[in-house]
Amino acid sequence: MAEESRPLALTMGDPAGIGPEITAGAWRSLHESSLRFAVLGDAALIARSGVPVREIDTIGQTADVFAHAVPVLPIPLAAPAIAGEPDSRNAGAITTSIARAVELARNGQAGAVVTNPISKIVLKKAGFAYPGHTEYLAALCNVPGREVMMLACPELRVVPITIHVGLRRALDELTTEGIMTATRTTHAALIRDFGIAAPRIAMAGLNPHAGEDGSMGTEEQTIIIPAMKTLRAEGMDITGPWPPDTMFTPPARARYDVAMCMYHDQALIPLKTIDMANGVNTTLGLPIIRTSPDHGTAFDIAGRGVADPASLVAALDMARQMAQHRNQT
Ligand SMILES: NC(=O)c1ccc[n+]([C@@H]2O[C@H](COP(=O)([O-])OP(=O)(O)OC[C@H]3O[C@@H](n4cnc5c(N)ncnc54)[C@H](O)[C@@H]3O)[C@@H](O)[C@H]2O)c1
Ligand SMILES: N[C@H](C(=O)O)[C@H](O)COP(=O)(O)O
Repeated sequence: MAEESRPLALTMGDPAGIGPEITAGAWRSLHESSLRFAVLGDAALIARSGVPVREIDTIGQTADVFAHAVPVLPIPLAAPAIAGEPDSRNAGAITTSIARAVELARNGQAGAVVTNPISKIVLKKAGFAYPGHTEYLAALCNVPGREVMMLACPELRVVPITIHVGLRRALDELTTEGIMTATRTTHAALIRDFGIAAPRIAMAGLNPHAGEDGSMGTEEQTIIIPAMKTLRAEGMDITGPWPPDTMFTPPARARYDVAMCMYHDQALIPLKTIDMANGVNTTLGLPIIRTSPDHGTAFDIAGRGVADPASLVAALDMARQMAQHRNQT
């Protein structure tokens, strides 16, 4: 079966967050469309949002069920899920859901993995060894260190070259080699999974005014520009390093397909400010396709029925589009 017509495997996320209700909302939006997903999680929890739910034995049953009910491959919780009150006893169910979804995508039964939000600190307290999905997925796919995080909305794509590390450590971890590796992975994925024949890449500077010729920091000259020279020699269309404060204005954004950023918030602040509702997080560099909403568990509003499912719908839609592009190449 072609990748794009296989059902998507949707993980449960933290059961005390907004995952269950946005899953129900996404099903309401999509159940009459041709996109189909199965949830790896707790059926009763999703049913609390007033949608019909049916447990299935194999993901292959998704197509028969999806128009009438949310198909669920059951994963039992260890503790009752109370909205807004995360419980580390459920960490095993949360990570099992992710691992099984990856297995389904790797063995070709699912077209892609779409993840509901997890709380990093809840999992860490239970001994989980990874800072987030991104790093865990790379480990599950046996490509640790090759993962690249990209967030996208209709107006912008951004890649943070250093990911889930504190700012001081991010500066220490920023290397010419790291910039080149992340940019090569991004370039290849934009061609293969997004259908952009010749990606235009904008490289952010690190310092104010992109260092202004070394007067406000020298990392542009010592780390970033050497990477750009090598990547240009490989044939990539790369501009920069751009002053980070002006490279996200509308006219600047029109000149590139992706902004390579030096640290997490340099990338994610503009993306989430411009369009948090429709932003999607995707992991590049994996053998499988993975997307996610751009927001987190939102424990502050969980269970109130006010969570917007738009970002999850966008993530499901992007996963399917990526599968379509991948199938054509
Ligand atoms: N993909 C992921 O798994 C992912 C992504 C980001 C954050 N997180 C985790 O989520 C937890 C909470 O993080 P945070 O508070 O920084 O960010 P958050 O995105 O959960 O919440 C930020 C604000 O946005 C609101 N919000 C988020 N999603 C919403 C939605 N769909 N509809 C309406 N309002 C929404 C929240 O109520 C909150 O006020 C953290 O533990 C973090 O690790 C996970
Ligand atoms: N860094 C992401 C964000 O702030 O939106 C988020 O934590 C998701 O990371 P994972 O997909 O690796 O869990």
